[in-house]
Amino acid sequence: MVAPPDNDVLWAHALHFQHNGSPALCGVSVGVREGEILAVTGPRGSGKTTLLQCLAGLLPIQRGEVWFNSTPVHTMRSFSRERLRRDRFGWIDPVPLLVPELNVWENAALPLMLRGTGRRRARTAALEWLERLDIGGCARRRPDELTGAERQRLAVARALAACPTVLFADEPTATLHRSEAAQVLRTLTAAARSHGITVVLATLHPDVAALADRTVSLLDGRPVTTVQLPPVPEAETEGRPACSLSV
Ligand SMILES: Nc1ncnc2c1ncn2[C@@H]1O[C@H](COP(=O)(O)OP(=O)(O)OP(=O)(O)O)[C@@H](O)[C@H]1O
Repeated sequence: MVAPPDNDVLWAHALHFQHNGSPALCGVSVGVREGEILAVTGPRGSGKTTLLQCLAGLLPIQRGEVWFNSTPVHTMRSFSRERLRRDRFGWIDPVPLLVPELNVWENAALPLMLRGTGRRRARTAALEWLERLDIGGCARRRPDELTGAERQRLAVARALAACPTVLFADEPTATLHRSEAAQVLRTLTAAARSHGITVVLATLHPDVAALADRTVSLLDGRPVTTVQLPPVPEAETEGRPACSLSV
């Protein structure tokens, strides 16, 4: 067993994961520093979601290690992983899973109430975040009365209202129009920075990854280092295609 570095809030070493025998992660090691926004990029099927699910304790670790601060997640039983997720982690899906029987503020307050926060305090926190996400006016509606964009804003408000230590966002704006996506991402990253929330953000898009402090790229379940070659003087580039080198 290798000791995790002190300054990483989340640390994975030599992670391997197979879905029904089909490899999704093949020896991924990654560290996430406290308060950092880390983007995980890569084409479809490269293992982004599987990596986030392993780091968040949603999937049991098959091989390798995941540490949250000094706690080994890879040796935890499912009950302990559930408690860790409830108390310390937040999760945003590409298409939000909402409780249809609860109204908007109740959905946003749910993670806090599951942790034992009183209804009144949870409601105050939920309403505050719904306002910041510009959907305060929808607080008493049911999720099926919202547009897709409003539902995604609600999912972001719900994740932030619980003030998680680490927020996992799996393509959180995949279903939104470009301008809508940009606004939601700005709110998400600004809120994370102002509250010291560590974010692990999976995305296909380089412009989304550009909002992060650092990027890890995956290809076929393996980390890829992209080395940008230094610019070549214009006179020397005629007839030569621009290139980067992946190793
Ligand atoms: N539940 C599952 N059962 C079987 N195979 C799966 C399952 N989930 C993912 N996979 C496979 O594991 C590999 C990695 O998938 P994963 O969803 O982690 O990649 P991704 O980069 O997040 O892709 P996308 O951008 O499409 O969400 C892919 O080959 C995928 O088909």
